[in-house]
Amino acid sequence: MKLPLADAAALRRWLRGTVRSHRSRFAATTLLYVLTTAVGLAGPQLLGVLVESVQAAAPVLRIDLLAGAFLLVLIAQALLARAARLRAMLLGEELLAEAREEMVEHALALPLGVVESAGTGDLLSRATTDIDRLDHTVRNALPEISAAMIAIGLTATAMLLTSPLLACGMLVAVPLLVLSTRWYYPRSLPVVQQVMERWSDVQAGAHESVEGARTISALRLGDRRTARNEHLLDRAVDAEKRHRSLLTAWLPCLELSYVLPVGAILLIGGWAHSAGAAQLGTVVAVVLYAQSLSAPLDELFMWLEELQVGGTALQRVLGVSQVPLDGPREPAQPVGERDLVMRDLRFSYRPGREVLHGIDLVVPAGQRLAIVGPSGAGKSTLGRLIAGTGRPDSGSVAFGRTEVTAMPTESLRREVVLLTQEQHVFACSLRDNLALLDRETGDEELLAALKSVGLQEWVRGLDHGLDTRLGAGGLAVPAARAQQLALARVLLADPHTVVLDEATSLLDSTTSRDLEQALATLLADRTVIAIAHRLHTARTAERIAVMSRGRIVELGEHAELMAAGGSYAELYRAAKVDLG
Ligand SMILES: Nc1ncnc2c1ncn2[C@@H]1O[C@H](COP(=O)(O)OP(=O)(O)OP(=O)(O)O)[C@@H](O)[C@H]1O
Repeated sequence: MKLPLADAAALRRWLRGTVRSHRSRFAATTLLYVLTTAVGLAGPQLLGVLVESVQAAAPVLRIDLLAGAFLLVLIAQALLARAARLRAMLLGEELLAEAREEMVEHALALPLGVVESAGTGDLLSRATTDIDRLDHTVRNALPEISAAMIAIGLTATAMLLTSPLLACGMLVAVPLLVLSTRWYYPRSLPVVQQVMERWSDVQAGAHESVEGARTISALRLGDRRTARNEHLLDRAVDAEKRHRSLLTAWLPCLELSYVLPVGAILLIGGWAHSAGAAQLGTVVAVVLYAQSLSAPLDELFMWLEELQVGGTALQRVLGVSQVPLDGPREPAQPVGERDLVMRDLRFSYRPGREVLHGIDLVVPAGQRLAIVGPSGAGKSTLGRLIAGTGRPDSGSVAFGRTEVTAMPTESLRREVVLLTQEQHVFACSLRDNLALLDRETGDEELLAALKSVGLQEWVRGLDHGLDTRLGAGGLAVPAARAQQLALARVLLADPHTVVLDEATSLLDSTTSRDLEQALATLLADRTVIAIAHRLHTARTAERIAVMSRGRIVELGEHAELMAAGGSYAELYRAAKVDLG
């Protein structure tokens, strides 16, 4: 599954909402552009009068005054243009920051299942490349297009007011402009979308290769990955070529449509002047207007082209916000009992392929439950549903009477935390890595949490203690240590229920055993769901649920299940044999 693109209606809604919420600033910016162009229009008029005055041998003072006025107009136009551009850029930056924040907020709230199936590369390229493209468009295209459109509108009006007859010369450009543009845009839009999608694939491929570098090297998959990345790159370049060939067919038509009117106006002007229907100054002014139109027209079309790229980038960025989030997330706190209650829980990753087939289970508050079972039985899936990182197809998971899927993220995080095998170490200080959720946590509390997970000695050995920078660019943290840090984070987050899914799997068995014993004490009054791959973890749990093929097939204490001689006893004996 790919992340969606926002459709045209969503794009319009976003634009309308944005303009509405910044109405006065949009109006002020537009006014400045209008003023800039209006002042600029006085230039050709003054020049026309100047030519006529020189022709009529007017006094030198008059000619000097006209030339001075012309200079003043140019200075005023430059100052106004600067102010307009500055305002447009500031407004653009603000809009961009809002779009970026909205996207990041939504991306962080996306259901994990969606991120997994879409691939993090796509999300990453939307958050980086597409935001960059949008940045470029907002920074440049919007101010340039606004300026160009206003300049074209006002120049055309001035031409009509100066001489409607001569202004008719502009019409020769219309058929060429309209026909070539109507040919170009419908063809280029899908190609532009394809170009961006393919570059996103290139980025995703590179990202995967870097992330999985160790696996690739261990399995000697380097050549295959390189071939795949080259294939992705070729596809992107092909799409780029298609786009460029469309552009090279369209651009000459544009260029021609700028020069044709100047020729036509000169022809009409020559005839009109000789017939006494137009003065020389009028012809000069209209020709200058026509010539001055070519720059904004060129800008307009070039930036409209850029706007296509920016528009598609915006569709990709806003598309992230179109993914439905898990559950209604209405404010609702767990009420009364905090027993974990699962009723007829069903779940499938793909339609028609159910992996949990109706789980019914009640875990009393404060109980330690171990879930065991063969690989693929659905243990991790169940853990994720309990933690609210997935939404069941039917049935429910609730704390007391409050559905997990109805809890807002903030309260859900206080209620239940899922700790999996893969733990991320952020590129920041050890202190910030621990106090992710609560920046007010004091050093003593942080050190106590580190001690609880067996990192007392480690932190003592760090040059800068809690201020040591970890992760990329700092101290490398091995995966097993990252698991210990993650456990310390959980202790600090202090949720009511903890789901541990292979949370100590990377530690050696002695450390893992010591840590689990320490955790058992620390989490004594918490509900703990421990998805156990090492059966010694299960043994100490108050209750054990044995899963097989998406169902709970046995439930009870260790001794009880051993006596029953069912699948648990079998797994346990097999594990003992394995361990010798
Ligand atoms: N992201 C996913 N997309 C599609 N199918 C998945 C996904 N994750 C798990 N599955 C499938 O769901 C079923 C249950 O997987 P799950 O990981 O919950 O089992 P498990 O008991 O935790 O296994 P293990 O002990 O190997 O982690 C398996 O058939 C697995 O292939």
